[in-house]
Amino acid sequence: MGYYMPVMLDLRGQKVIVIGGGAVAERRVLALLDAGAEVVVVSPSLSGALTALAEAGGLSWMNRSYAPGDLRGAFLVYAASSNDAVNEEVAAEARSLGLPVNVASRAEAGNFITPGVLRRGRLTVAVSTSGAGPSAAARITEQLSEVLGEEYEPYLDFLHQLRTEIKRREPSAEVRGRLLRRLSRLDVLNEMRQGTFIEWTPQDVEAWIAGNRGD
Ligand SMILES: C[C@@]1(CC(=O)O)c2cc3[nH]c(cc4nc(cc5[nH]c(cc(n2)[C@H]1CCC(=O)O)[C@@](C)(CC(=O)O)[C@@H]5CCC(=O)O)C(CC(=O)O)=C4CCC(=O)O)c(CCC(=O)O)c3CC(=O)O
Ligand SMILES: NC(=O)C1=CN([C@@H]2O[C@H](COP(=O)(O)OP(=O)(O)OC[C@H]3O[C@@H](n4cnc5c(N)ncnc54)[C@H](O)[C@@H]3O)[C@@H](O)[C@H]2O)C=CC1
Repeated sequence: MGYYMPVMLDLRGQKVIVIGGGAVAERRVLALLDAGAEVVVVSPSLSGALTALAEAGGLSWMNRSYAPGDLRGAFLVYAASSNDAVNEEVAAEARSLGLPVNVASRAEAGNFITPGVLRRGRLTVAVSTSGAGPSAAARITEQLSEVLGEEYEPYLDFLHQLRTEIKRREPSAEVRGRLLRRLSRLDVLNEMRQGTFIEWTPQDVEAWIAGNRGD
């Protein structure tokens, strides 16, 4: 039954249309803005947080009900109104335009669903039950947040920094591969968790690369 394909989308600068302006739309919009999307909300009413965002210019608000044609130019579509028939119409228009669409009232009417999300800097964990139990997805996400602590954020920044440096300096694919494998075995995550990690200087990075190039 696990037929959904997980993907990580780069939405920076992409137009995303959200139909509806209630509690569910608000969750979608906040996540979309975090992802750098250009958000357009079509709805005759907006939640408090969405009203504040519209006033501050953080999103475009079309203050009316959905009408056919609203989806033109979108990269992604969310049908999150409280009117199930309208959500189905939105899904039909999206499909006719070949656009991916999420339907809050009936997952099967759309072709992607929204997972529970946990972020630790560069780490993103998405949890889906394939629509079987949204509350269970929320609970599992919560449990994972206890296991995957705040230390993952600096840890991944550290890995990113070293990996970038290794790729910049090492012309040999074989040596790069060896260094990157050794990098993943360092005990840095534990040190960060225990607060004993000492920031590497550029000299430390250089010395580690020099000392680990050989087999
Ligand atoms: C298909 C999907 C929609 C999509 O893709 O948009 C979907 C669909 C539906 N949810 C419904 C109800 C609830 N959803 C939640 C909560 C969340 N729902 C989320 C995702 C998804 N929900 C997608 C599948 C995810 C997966 O694969 O598991 C989370 C994880 C992410 C998010 O929404 O941000 C978020 C947790 C946020 C957090 O972390 O807090 C709660 C609990 C609560 O609000 O506390 C309830 C009430 C209790 C209950 O009913 O279980 C209903 C019935 C509506 C009705 O008829 O009234 C439908 C419709 C249907 O079942 O088709
Ligand atoms: N995916 C999920 O996690 C969940 C999904 N749902 C589903 O999502 C739907 C929306 O839930 P909430 O946001 O809590 O409802 P809500 O009542 O807070 O908001 C509904 C919004 O839809 C707008 N709307 C109504 N008719 C419209 C139209 N013709 N065109 C454009 N906008 C229109 C309203 O103005 C309002 O802003 C629910 O009806 C339910 O089917 C509900 C709970 C969780």
